[in-house]
Amino acid sequence: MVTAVTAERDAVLAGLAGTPTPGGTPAPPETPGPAAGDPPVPGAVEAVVTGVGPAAAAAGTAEALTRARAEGRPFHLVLCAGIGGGFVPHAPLGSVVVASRIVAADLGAGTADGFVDVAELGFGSVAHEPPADLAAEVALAAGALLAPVLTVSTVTGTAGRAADLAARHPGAGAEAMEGFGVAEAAARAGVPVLEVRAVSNPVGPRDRAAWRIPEALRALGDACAAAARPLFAAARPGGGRRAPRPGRPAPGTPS
Ligand SMILES: O=C(O)c1cccc(C(=O)CC[C@H]2O[C@@H](n3cnc4c(=O)[nH]cnc43)[C@H](O)[C@@H]2O)c1
Repeated sequence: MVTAVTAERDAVLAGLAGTPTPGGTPAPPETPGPAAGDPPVPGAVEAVVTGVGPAAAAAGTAEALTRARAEGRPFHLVLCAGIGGGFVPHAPLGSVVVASRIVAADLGAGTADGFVDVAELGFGSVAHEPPADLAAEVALAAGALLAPVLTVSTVTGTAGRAADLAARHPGAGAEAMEGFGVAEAAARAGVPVLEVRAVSNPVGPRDRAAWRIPEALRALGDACAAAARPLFAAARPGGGRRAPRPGRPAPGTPS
């Protein structure tokens, strides 16, 4: 699990452990945490705090993945999580967005005709695709919007740039600064990636005083508590191909 700062890490770990996010809502007992047979919490999770921005996020994620593999305990899922800016009106303050795509939104060149991304320039790709079924399952469990999350190196601070991003990425839910870096590292290691963002501020004119960070951190923790089960199942070896839980027959099993 990768975050930019320690406050985000603590919120996610509290949620995954099924404990109340500091100042937040205790998760109801039937929803959080792993089921019998799932790995323990939080020992099954390595939390990596990388610092802000895609480069730091890529370096920190790559280092953790490489070390884990060298030590014979490879990871099976990378979760990039934190707060982010929400695109109005899809993602209001305090809501949560699960990435359907993780898009490098300002990796490219400015031209007389506007921004051209590196894929259009012929240099690789500007998007990573989380496993669609898993992203949808996590979004459903968390009560989150499933939508593209943009990665930017510069926080949007004007209405003009917000409108430009929204026009170039219809349906975008959120922007943040680490997802694409984390996803690049995960892709090179062959490990699936998810991104979850809780909205602390609208994408638009800069008003740092209006950021609602504590509320977003609570929403992030609550979302991770609600989605802990599919997240832990996917993080097991063979992730996503889940064994039926005791007492719950596999689909299609005669009763
Ligand atoms: O000051 C604090 O207590 C605090 C606690 C948690 C996180 C922070 C951050 O400032 C983290 C920076 C982080 O936030 C993401 N972010 C949030 N809003 C936006 C946005 O509108 N556009 C881009 N990124 C955003 C980003 O991923 C940064 O890493 C402070």
